Formats: sequence, structure tokens, C-alpha cells
Amino acid sequence: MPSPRRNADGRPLAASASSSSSPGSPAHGGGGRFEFQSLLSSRAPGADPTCARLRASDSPVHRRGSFPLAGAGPSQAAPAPLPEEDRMDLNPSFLGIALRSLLAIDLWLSKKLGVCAGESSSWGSMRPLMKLLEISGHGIPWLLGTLYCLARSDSWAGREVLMNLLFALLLDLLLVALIKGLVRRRRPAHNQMDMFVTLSVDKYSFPSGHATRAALVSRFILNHLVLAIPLRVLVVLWAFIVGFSRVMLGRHNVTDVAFGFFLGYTQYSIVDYCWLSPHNVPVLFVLWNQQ
Ligand SMILES: CC(C)=CCC/C(C)=C/CC/C(C)=C/COP(=O)(O)O
Repeated sequence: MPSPRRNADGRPLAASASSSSSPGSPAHGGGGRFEFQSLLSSRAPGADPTCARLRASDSPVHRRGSFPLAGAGPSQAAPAPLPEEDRMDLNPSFLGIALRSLLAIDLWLSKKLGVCAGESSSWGSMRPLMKLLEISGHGIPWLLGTLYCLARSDSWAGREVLMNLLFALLLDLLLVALIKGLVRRRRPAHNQMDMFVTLSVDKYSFPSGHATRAALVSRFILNHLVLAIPLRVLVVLWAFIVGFSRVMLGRHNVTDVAFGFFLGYTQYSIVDYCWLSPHNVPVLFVLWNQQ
């Protein structure tokens, strides 16, 4: 009786495992989610995410019988032609390869740059400074600060700007929580989870909430406060340093921060588009006036 075909772990392959549309096929992916999950989602405890997912034995070219030229010496008979779907397996999408390479570079670079991830890290002595930057971009000081200024503001123009800043900060918290909950990318393994007040989704790292807030708030400030050039430069620098410090602290991978900057920048465009004013939401301002 023919023994069932086995995979690299020695487990029998499902009857349709050689098909590109089958679960576990690298081209299509386990349940159709292999490629996406390998880039964005959780990993098995203790397993190295890159290596585990890029095992040569899992690749189509290393699968027994799926690559007619590999290892075929001149003395070997020509193998029977493969079914159409197996041939498609040999062509992993360009996008898949590009994304996997980006993921590998991202993990490697993030680990290299995580020089303040622990007290014993090479730049461990800089950790308190990085944590100070962390607090400067945290949601709580920004929310409390905005509410305080709103309560103290005595001009309509000031209230309008602060009301929109509050709206921007809340929108940011909501969008970041939503994306973190959907993508569920774990924080880097070298991160110490010793962050100041977090929400439950903050166990996930994509995107960096600090980077979104830094980009959003700095764009907001540059557009609504009249500042001298050196201060404008300082605001932009602060945003970049907050983002970079997330990687140095080991809290995030580079792509979490890069996407965070992009998201924060875009969020400002949304806030600007939906700008709250006494003309379009008079109720907000009337209510405030009655207090
Ligand atoms: C109103 C309300 C729900 C306030 C919550 C403020 C809060 C605890 C925000 C969390 C900020 C935070 C720790 C974000 C995580 O930043 P990453 O850069 O590590 O993603």
C-alpha cells in the first residue's frame, strides 16, 4: 500500500496538498492567509517568525515532485508533466516575495536599531531619555493637556482649534486601536512591556500609536499655530525623534513606525476636511458656551 506523502515535519499531507489552491501551499497559503499572516500577524511561541515561515523545505522548489528540473541528472528519465496547478505553485507572486523580503529586512533592521531595548543593551543608559520621549508622545498627556487648555480658553478661535485637536486625538486613538486589533502584529521579541498606561490593543505593534500621534499633532501645530522657524523645525524634529525612539526602545519594528507616520499625516487631512466649526456643528459650540 503506498504510504501517504509527508511534509517536512513528517506529518502526512492532505490529499490535495500538492495543489496551489490547497491549504498550506505557499503560493496560495494555509486557508488562503499564509502570505498575509506571515507578514502581519502572530507567531508561534518560541518560533522565529522569519525563519519559521521561510523554511526552504516549505518552498515549492524543495517539495518533492514539484520541480521537474531540480536534481534531475542526465541519467534520470524525464518526469511526467505536472498538473497545471502545480506549475503555478512554482511561480510565487512577485508581491509575495517582495513583501517577505521587506519583512525580513524590517525584522533585521529593527533588531539592530533596538539599542535601548533593555538596561543591558548597547545604549541602555539612554533608556530613561527614550522613555521621556515616550511620555511626550503618549495619548494621556495630550488628551489631558488639550482638555485643560479648552477649559481655560477664552476665545472662540482658540476653542475651535482645541476642539478639533481633541477630535483629532480621539480619531487617532480609535483608528490605531482598530488597525492594531485587525492586524495583530506582536511587538518585537526584544521589547520589555513596561509602558506607561496602555490599552489592551497596545500589546500589538502595528501601527505605532506614538508615531501616528507625533505626525498628526506636529502637522496640526504647524498648520494652526504661528511659530518662528526654529520652533517649527523643533516640532518636526520632535515627531521624528519620537518615532525613531520607538524602534530604539524595541517597542516597534521600523515598518510600524513608518506606517504610523503615514497614518498620522493622513489623519490630519481627514481632520482638516471635517473641520468642526460653529458653522457646521453649532451644537457643540453652543453647548460649550452654556457651561
Ligand atoms: C480616552 C482614552 C481611551 C484614553 C486612552 C489613552 C491611552 C491609554 C492611550 C494609549 C497610548 C499608547 C500607550 C499607545 C501605544 O503606542 P505605541 O507607539 O506603542 O503603539
